[in-house]
Amino acid sequence: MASRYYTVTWEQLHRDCKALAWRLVEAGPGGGPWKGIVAITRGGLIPAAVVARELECRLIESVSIVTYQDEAIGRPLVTKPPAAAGDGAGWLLLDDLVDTGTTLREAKSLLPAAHVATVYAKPAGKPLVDTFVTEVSQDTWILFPWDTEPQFVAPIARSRLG
Ligand SMILES: O=P(O)(O)OC[C@H]1O[C@H](OP(=O)(O)OP(=O)(O)O)[C@H](O)[C@@H]1O
Ligand SMILES: O=c1[nH]c(=O)c2nc[nH]c2[nH]1
Ligand SMILES: [Mg+2]
Repeated sequence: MASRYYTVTWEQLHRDCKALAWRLVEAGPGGGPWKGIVAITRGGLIPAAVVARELECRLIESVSIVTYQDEAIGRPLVTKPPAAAGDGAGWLLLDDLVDTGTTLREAKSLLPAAHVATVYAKPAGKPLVDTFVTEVSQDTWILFPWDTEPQFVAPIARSRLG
């Protein structure tokens, strides 16, 4: 169980994905455009949509890797390999975050030449990423907007009564 949570709103995610796009816009092969984006589903799908819009990239591929059940890590399972990105040269491999690096290690074994980008990064997985935006500590669990919804919270005075 994580010892703290970092809540990301839709607005913040959009802003952070655009910040990632700024870092990637001139980093394509030879300074030119990327051949395409490989999204690691599911978490990479929404970041890929935002980054693709900003980079005017119309070619989106996916690789599906299942590593977690809720907050519990398991063995990474590739449920769909990337079909059309070769060894990844000239492609962006994009995910929402890197934590332990288990998912990215699996993805990089399929696309060793891809440029790896994530929106968020934790220290253990950071060395696997070429470009990211925000680092959070290893004991922080990032709460994404698609996993959460606003709900009632008791007033502070009431919660003090136990
Ligand atoms: O660096 P790691 O320790 O591998 O953790 C990061 C991965 O974990 C999450 O995926 P998850 O397995 O939960 O699947 P999902 O994207 O379908 O939600 C997240 O989207 C990353 O892909
Ligand atoms: O929603 C998530 N938040 C995280 O911090 C995380 N780490 C691995 N997988 C994760 N999924
Ligand atoms: Mg994922």
